[in-house]
Amino acid sequence: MDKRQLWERYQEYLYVSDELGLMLDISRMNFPPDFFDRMESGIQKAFTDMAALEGGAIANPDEQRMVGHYWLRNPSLAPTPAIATEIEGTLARVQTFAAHIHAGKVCAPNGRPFTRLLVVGIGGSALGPQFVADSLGSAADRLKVHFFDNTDPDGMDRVLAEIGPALAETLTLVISKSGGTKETRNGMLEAREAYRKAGLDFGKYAVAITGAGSELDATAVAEGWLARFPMWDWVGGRTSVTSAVGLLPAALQGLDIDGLLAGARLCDETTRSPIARANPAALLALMWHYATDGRGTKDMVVLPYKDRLLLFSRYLQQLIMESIGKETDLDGRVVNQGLTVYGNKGSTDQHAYVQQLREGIPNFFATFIEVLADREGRSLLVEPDVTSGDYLAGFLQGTRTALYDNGRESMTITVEKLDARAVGALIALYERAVGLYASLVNINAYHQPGVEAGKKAAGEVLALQGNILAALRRIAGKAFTAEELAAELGEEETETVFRILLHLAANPDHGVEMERSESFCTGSFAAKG
Ligand SMILES: O=P(O)(O)OC[C@H]1O[C@](O)(CO)[C@@H](O)[C@@H]1O
Repeated sequence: MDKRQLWERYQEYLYVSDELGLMLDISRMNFPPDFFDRMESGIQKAFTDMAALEGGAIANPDEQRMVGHYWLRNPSLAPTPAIATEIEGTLARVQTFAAHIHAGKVCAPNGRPFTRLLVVGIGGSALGPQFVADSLGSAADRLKVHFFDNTDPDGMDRVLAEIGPALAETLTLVISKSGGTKETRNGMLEAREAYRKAGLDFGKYAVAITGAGSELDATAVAEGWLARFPMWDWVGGRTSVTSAVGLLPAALQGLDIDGLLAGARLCDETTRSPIARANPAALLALMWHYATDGRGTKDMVVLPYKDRLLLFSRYLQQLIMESIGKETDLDGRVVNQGLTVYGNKGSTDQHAYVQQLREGIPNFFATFIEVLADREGRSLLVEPDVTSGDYLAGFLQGTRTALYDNGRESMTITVEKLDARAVGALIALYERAVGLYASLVNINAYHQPGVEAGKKAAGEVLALQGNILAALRRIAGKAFTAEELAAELGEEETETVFRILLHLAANPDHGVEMERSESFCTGSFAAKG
């Protein structure tokens, strides 16, 4: 296509919403002229499925659950008055609690106002809050936010070291829908221990967001935590950012949660349009289908040209890959669906992997995300009539063109400025695109059966570790190779035994030592006497 034709194609396919302050350009995706006609019945079915979902249908059949994240921004859509009341009541409590913390009405036991927030969670109970915190945070934040989002001891030590003596004015928010996720439980226990060591009573600093009656809920009740906020079974972890999961940390940080909800609500309204060409979520879903043959044959590279959107690709990775990556479809057929997402930020990536994107294996399509307003106020001229932001915008256009000229397709989402409304709109846009795409490819986007396999296997590894330690201690001082120990335990998984032993010997916690032999794998292990 020559430049003139590209300009015409750009004008023909540019989606613009003044209300949302958002544009979507799909002109650099090479779908054929009859593409929308061919996909019309599929996307109409997806709209029908989405309307049923929003109306309270059991849209997650495996878990027999409703899928209600859209009600969170518009409770009047909730299928029962009780649900609407729960949503409204929780939002009011989030706002009041944050106001009390900011005003010092709820303060640290030393009488000082809370100045920091430690959020403990993982997956959907961390990624949304992290994305919102990083995209909207500033030096003016009411509380400085930290995260434990893993069970990595060193990672937690680093965060605690950063907090330092300010732990005495740190509110800790433990988020887990199920209330039984081990990484989060461990984070909570590590945080509790840090408070104990500092002579502080954890319960007076702790808040839980979890399902009623969960293990975490029971702990919070038993220990008299400061407050508890609900998570409902009709909100999925990866779509929970507009529930208390995302709103409470954001409100505590001092961010504009009304703006976030308003942006999401407006985007929901816009993306309910049954006209695909006028619906940016449908356009995204259709482009994903076009680019990947509806089978995930190409990766989605998300390239936001804005530092504040750095965590967006990480957030989208869970939202999209946990939703779309499924072994079977809704009819039980093995389909091994998926849509791989990765990305970082431009123009930084220009100096990292854009080389491969432009010249290497053409197994991806790109989504550029552009923010028109560079910063608050005016910018320095780094050259005559050129600002740093002009460079950022120039690099985006340059990379888009360089990719296209070499046969690499891309879409571009443009927002006018990056405020809470825009972040809310981006979240809602992708939530709906995922739902529509799942309908197009006939899968359940709202369960995650695959995650359970890894959790179960990890449980088995820890049980085996217990048996290994018991055996070593029974015969303290005697050294075993992994093979000998496996035979002693009647365990076929010698490799797992060996790897557990290696980890035990590398840490001082369990008193296990390794003696190396000529061949690394026949080294022997003993419990110190
Ligand atoms: O909020 P929870 O129950 O601790 O779960 C955390 C995450 O674990 C998963 O269940 C599986 O990874 C995610 O779907 C979820 O966001």
